[in-house]
Amino acid sequence: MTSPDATNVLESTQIVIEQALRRLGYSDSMVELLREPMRILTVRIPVRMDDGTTKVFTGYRAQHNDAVGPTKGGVRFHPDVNEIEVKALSIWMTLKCGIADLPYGGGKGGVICDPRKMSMRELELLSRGYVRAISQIVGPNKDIPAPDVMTNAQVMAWMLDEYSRIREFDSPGFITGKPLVLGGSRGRETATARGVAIMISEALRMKGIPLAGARVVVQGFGNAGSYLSKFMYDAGAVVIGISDVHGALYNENGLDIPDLLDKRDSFGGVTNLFKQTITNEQLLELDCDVLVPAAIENQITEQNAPHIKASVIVEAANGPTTLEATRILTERGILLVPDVLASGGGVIVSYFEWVQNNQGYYWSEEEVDQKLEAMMRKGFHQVYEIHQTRKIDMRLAAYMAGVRKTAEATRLRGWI
Ligand SMILES: NC(=O)C1=CN([C@@H]2O[C@H](COP(=O)(O)OP(=O)(O)OC[C@H]3O[C@@H](n4cnc5c(N)ncnc54)[C@H](O)[C@@H]3O)[C@@H](O)[C@H]2O)C=CC1
Ligand SMILES: O=C(O)CCC(=O)C(=O)O
Repeated sequence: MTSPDATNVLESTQIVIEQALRRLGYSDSMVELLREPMRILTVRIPVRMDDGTTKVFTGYRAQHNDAVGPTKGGVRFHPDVNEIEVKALSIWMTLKCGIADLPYGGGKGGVICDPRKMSMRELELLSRGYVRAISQIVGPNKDIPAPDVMTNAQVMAWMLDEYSRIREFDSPGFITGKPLVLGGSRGRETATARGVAIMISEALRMKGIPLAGARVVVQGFGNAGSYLSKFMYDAGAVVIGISDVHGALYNENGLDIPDLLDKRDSFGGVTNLFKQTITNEQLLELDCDVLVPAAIENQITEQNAPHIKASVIVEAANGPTTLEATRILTERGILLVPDVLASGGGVIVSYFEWVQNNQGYYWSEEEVDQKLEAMMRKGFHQVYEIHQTRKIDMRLAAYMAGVRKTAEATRLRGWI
């Protein structure tokens, strides 16, 4: 089945959620409840800009379902943020937490803004204003924010400080992805990429392709894409293409990833420094073994899916592939590791951060990485087995694995 608007990420998610719940034997009312977040707050945030004017920003916080526990998920600062996207992102967080068996439901936030055009002072005021606006519905045992597109540890630090002022107590478990000195976890900054790297190794194993020497293409060179490129480079894979919002770089013999990491700006931009570039569209169709979309939604569609040459696609980004493209890729025998499985490393280490904050005892990076690896591999095999035994695509298999915990908690609480 295809959605009326293939690029509407909420409608696409609702289609697969319904398919997953039906296969698990849940009722119409469970489908009706879980197809939308239980709560979404829209906020208006006035910020005194550097030029003396006041600009009013719009933001959102969506909480999908809290039957399992507090809701959890990142905050995105981006010009294209909208209510539909935030709702879908909160549902995906439920699925990620479900696959990893975390004691959370899904949440997500976003503010319509362009941090690339704002000063540090303006960004700080916006981050603080957003927390003031959502403070009634968030908290260490209610809903726990984290970084996402164009937000980082510094933004988390401002948000934590604002929350501590409002609540008059220091509560590091209010937010994750913080700087280490404010109670952050070792390994959180690289966690999403590390998780994706583990998924690549599992997927390549299924395809019988060695990681060393595998040709990898990564779309997006921000938190997820840049660290992933480095992990691939260090593992002996050949990263032949990378990209950012400005364009893409390609070298069939492999790009100098450490050099690109040195040159990239704080928003994951680097290709603007080079003359010889290709487009993002060309990048996605390069001849390679592994393709990793690590930027934004709706990049792989029914238009380009027939031309993709990768054997394995591992979705670091949320929602990079439409449903119709998923069908085409699956029919073509390409192994697709879907976002709600592949990008779970971030929220898994966020959970570790929250646990460490609650117990006041902090783990070594090796401990974090080992625990992350075990959980990611377990998630992969759980989803892969459902995919094989039920003969369904990897996305539907991941949704079945991911939604079960929330549906069961909802039923046992007697809500449905
Ligand atoms: N940061 C995290 O912990 C997690 C991130 N994700 C997902 O990974 C994706 C990337 O997130 P981050 O790396 O954190 O963001 P980021 O803001 O650090 O980097 C985004 C990258 O994508 C590029 N980009 C933006 N628009 C583009 C376009 N139209 N075409 C090509 N490239 C474009 C940017 O130039 C930048 O290199 C998002 O979908 C995000 O939701 C998923 C799980 C956790
Ligand atoms: O670390 C977290 O809590 C959430 C990360 C996130 O927003 C995501 O996985 O999309």
